[in-house]
Amino acid sequence: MSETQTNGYHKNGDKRQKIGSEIDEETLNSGAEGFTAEKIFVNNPSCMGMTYDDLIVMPGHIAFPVGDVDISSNLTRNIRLQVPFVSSPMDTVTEHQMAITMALQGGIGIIHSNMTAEEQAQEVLKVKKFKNGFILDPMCLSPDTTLGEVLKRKADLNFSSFPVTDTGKMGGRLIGIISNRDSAFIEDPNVKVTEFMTARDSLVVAKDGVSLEEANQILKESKKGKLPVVNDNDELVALIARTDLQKNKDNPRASKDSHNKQLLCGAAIGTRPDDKKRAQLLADAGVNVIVVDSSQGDSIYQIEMIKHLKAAHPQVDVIGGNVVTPSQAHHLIEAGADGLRVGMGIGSICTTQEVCAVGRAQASAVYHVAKYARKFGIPITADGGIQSTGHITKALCLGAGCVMMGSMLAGTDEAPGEYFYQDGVRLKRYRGMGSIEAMNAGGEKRYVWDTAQSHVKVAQGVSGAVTDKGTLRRYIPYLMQGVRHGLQDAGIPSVEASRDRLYNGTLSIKTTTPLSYILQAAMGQCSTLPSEGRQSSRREFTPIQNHNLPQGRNPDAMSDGPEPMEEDNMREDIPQPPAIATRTRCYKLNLDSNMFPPPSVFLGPYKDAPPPLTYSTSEDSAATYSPVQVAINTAKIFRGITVSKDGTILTQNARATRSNRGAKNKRGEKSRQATKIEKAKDLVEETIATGKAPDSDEPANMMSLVIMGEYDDMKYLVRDGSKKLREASELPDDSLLAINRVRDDMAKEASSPRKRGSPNGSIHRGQGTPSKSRPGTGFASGAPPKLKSHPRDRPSSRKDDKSRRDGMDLESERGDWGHALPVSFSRGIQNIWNCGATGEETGTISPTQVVSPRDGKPHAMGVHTAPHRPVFEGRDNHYGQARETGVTTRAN
Ligand SMILES: NC(=O)C1=CN([C@@H]2O[C@H](COP(=O)(O)OP(=O)(O)OC[C@H]3O[C@@H](n4cnc5c(N)ncnc54)[C@H](O)[C@@H]3O)[C@@H](O)[C@H]2O)C=CC1
Ligand SMILES: O=c1[nH]c(=O)c2[nH+]cn([C@@H]3O[C@H](COP(=O)(O)O)[C@@H](O)[C@H]3O)c2[nH]1
Ligand SMILES: [K+]
Repeated sequence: MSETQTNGYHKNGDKRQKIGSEIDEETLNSGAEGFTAEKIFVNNPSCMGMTYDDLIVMPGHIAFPVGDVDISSNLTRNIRLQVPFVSSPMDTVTEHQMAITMALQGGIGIIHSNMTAEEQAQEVLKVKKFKNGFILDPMCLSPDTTLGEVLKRKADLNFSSFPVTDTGKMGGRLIGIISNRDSAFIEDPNVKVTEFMTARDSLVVAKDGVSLEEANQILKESKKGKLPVVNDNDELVALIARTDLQKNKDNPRASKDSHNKQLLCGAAIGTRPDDKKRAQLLADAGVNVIVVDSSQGDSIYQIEMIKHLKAAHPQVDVIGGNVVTPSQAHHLIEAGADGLRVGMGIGSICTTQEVCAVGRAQASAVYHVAKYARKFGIPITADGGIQSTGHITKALCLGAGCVMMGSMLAGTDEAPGEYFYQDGVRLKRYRGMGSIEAMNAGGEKRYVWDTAQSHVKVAQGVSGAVTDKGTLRRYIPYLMQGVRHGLQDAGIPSVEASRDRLYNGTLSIKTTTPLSYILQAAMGQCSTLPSEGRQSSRREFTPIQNHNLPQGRNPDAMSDGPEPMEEDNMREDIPQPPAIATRTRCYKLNLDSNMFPPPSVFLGPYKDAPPPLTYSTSEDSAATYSPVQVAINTAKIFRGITVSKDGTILTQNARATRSNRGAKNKRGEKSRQATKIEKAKDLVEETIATGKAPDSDEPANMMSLVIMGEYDDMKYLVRDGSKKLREASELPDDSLLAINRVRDDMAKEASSPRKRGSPNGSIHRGQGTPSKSRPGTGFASGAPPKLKSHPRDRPSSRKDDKSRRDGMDLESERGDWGHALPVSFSRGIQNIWNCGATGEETGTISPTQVVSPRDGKPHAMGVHTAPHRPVFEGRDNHYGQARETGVTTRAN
């Protein structure tokens, strides 16, 4: 001690240790640093199974930048992906478009098998044939299509141009192109396209074999929007869209075959004898990996199938599954599987654990199977139950090579199906492959095959909807970056390194939920309820009733909600799947990120600021425009901040206006809002006058404005604001969408969740709401309850309340807002900001359109193409799942 004393470590009688080069053993072993996986999963006296939410990874030492985190990992023995993400073989998740984009982003898609073998092989072929920037299956017209039919297709598909070929199909001889300009002045709907198309002799075309750069150059010089590619016989082989070019920069991460440079693609098959033929067609189409798809993979049928596949198609890797135990894994590895899929009954749409009482908590399943399979060099894919980037990180840290996702991806543009609206929320359908709906659509045979009581359908999944996430091209980079941050925080530079640390006991994990607290208590390690990372307590539940879901724009694409089981198909003793099951996702936007691309103008928001909105009045998707983005959210100005174009927060407007506030305050608020509206008006005027985006030389030939209002108090502002803007801009009415929610209705709705399911809820059309709108623009309300004064808004607490200062801390938004804000608020916004989502490589659709009440013409909404960093942070809400009780998921 005398040494410490002399060195000054001993002060006021307080004995202090000198810092050594290592943390002392005693502290290390106390649990203060968390626990090893071994301790949690193996020395597990309470025999408890762990879900992702039960665990949290302890931070490590960061010795590298986040960009250096290497997330590449193996899917199978032979396939390595730069990005360890796999899309589920489900009919609401993966068809060619999803598979193409997944592969371009460095992951892989597994084409579902709820279609004929031929169709599935075609889907694989589309992925294999994919050429960046080339639309290989454009919608074509035949010469005798009428104008009326063209307009209908345009409205349905939101394409602006169609090639005309002699056969009306791809591969036919090119005879012209229809664009918006061609049809603009024709009145008679019975006129044939040949009368008004731009005919072949005046078309600029490219020859088959043209490179993307060359095509780009031709488009630039010709100032055309579309470039048809023809072969020597003048037959159409591809179409190149100018608007797609920018999006189609080569992706260095893309998952490609090393031999032929084609994108990697997977496909699922079942275990029936027929599936051998299916596998043959898939192999012929060039599939790289076949997933043998069963909920319980350890069966003689699957073992036989794997053996067959390995013998018949040695060039194709085989993923067996699903399994959740080492002994199941053993059988499939022995049969020759190159990879395993792990997860049973934990998918968001699963009811397997309820219906069949068999399954396993996913973190436990991943840990145990990965650890066993590793001995044989077999990677595993953690399938199902991924709800956030955090779950991905956890899965990887627990030994998974890749993660497979369904619900996370089902709401993206690339997933099959059309968007539709419910309560103002833009949704896509998502359903379990074992749901009644999916079975009716083709999966039925899987369940009834070879069973004595083949008339009994036992659903093992449910259907519902997921909210719009926009395009994968932005979503995947966001997920990737989230995972990189997670690994960095844990001090792990790569997936491989995480593996080492998992097995050498240097990865620290801690349990987090009350149930796992029992486990810790049993281990004698924990004396108080843990509070770190309590994900479960952060969930909000968003009931969206399953029936009553409005139709998507393409009613044929999917059936109209789950069909009730026929009486004689029902067995009373089998629990029916819950009628309600859906999950929604809220985004917390990160205003700190430099998310606003230069031409955007942001006025107002705020906590959940929408990313730049872009509404184009340009009907020609080929027209060059630089969108100007203006969003005014009068409703939130009262708690708002003003964000400059580069994303810096300029002012914060902290004073609240509520009807219960003094009239003086209210007036002040109104004038502040009026100022913002004035500013917006100036911008509109400036843009219109100069034809340029504010502070930019970019041409800007469009503009529309979105005004959202949530409260009675703001009604006038919304109304007056929209009026002013309209006057200033002479915009047509339909370019102003006003959503005016009335507080009392919101309160009612929020207090009776069921009401949300009613399709016509309470829609309050603001001034300038299109009087006639297509499905998809009818925003309905679904909004926060009446506000009581939140501490944040009380002047006294203003100074020290951090959330008040930065105005955007979701986590601190509990209290009166707790339920309402993240869900309803961001819902409204999400609606709007995702409206502009448009087509993909294949030049497809923007499902949202407004028809002008004046001329009945569709008014397409464009999307800006300026790259910007992902700005959303996913948060899941999970509703209606019995396993939320935490009982059924905890079989270990
Ligand atoms: N991961 C999960 O937890 C779950 C996934 N699902 C998904 O639902 C879909 C259907 O899954 P399953 O019901 O497992 O389909 P499956 O086709 O593997 O099994 C259905 C029934 O048919 C039987 N069967 C299969 N091949 C057979 C053969 N050759 N001879 C005799 N009987 C045979 C099975 O034993 C089972 O009873 C899959 O897409 C699966 O991924 C369904 C439930 C849970
Ligand atoms: O119990 C189930 N009943 C079903 O009908 C069903 N359909 C799919 N799956 C599995 O769930 C996975 C996707 O799960 P997530 O939506 O959580 O990503 C998928 O990858 C599948 O493993 C089902 N499980
Ligand atoms: K979908």
